[in-house]
Amino acid sequence: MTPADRDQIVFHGVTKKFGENVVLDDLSFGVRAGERVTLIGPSGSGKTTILRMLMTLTEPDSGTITVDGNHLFHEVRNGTLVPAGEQHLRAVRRKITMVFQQYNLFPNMRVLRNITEAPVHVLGLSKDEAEARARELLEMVGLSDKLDAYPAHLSGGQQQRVAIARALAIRPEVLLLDEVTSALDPELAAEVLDVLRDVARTTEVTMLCVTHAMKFARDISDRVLMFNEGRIIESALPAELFDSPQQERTQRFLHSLRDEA
Ligand SMILES: Nc1ncnc2c1ncn2[C@@H]1O[C@H](COP(=O)(O)OP(=O)(O)OP(=O)(O)O)[C@@H](O)[C@H]1O
Repeated sequence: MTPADRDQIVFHGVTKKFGENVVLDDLSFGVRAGERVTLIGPSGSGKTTILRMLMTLTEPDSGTITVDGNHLFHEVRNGTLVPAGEQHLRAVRRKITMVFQQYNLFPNMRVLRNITEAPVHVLGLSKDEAEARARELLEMVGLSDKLDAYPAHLSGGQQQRVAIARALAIRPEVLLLDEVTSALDPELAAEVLDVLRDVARTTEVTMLCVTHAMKFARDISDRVLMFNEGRIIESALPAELFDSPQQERTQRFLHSLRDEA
């Protein structure tokens, strides 16, 4: 799983403990620009922690994480790692965005404004430019008729589609998706996954996706990484990993998902 020089995202020797709980264990891997990578594995195996580190929401205890060669964390005195300075991170923050399980829309803003906030404040677009972009994105996620609605008046699936439009509004190079359909019933989840299939088909954004939606993972992924206890125990093309997993732990995990379904 050694990262290559050309990789856009590189984790090198990353370890993270919460108390005695080793969440990431000397983890190294890389993701190429434009690659779609799905992270699977049992609950607590460290998948969300990886995405949170890319957003500098969680610090590693040791190791390095780079995006296009920029270090996300640096060491302070006693060896502790903290997020690199804001100035240094600004370029990275414009490239990476995350969609969470719980949508996290601004409840007091209408849909259109939810989407235009970041382009205006992060990218410095004019209000008109940001609105034009937001309307395009709302069309892409099938919600052109909801631009004046408040989030509370939308279904969970519609809110999640707004969250995806909002994430894409900054024209990210990297899109992180953290169990974005886990809170939705199957029909609404399917609508959200269809939107993400479109995103995968029509853009070149790098996607790191934590999901239990295996058919979706099979459709969009270039590679699937199976995590267990903070390590990658198997990395393969989706057809290989799902149809003939090599590790007994992967087989057991995939069986448990089929039993759930
Ligand atoms: N802030 C925190 N404080 C203490 N423990 C934490 C914290 N954040 C995460 N953990 C623990 O770290 C472990 C890994 O969590 P993580 O969310 O990365 O796993 P995951 O593979 O994404 O699992 P899930 O599928 O349940 O989301 C879990 O045992 C979790 O309880």
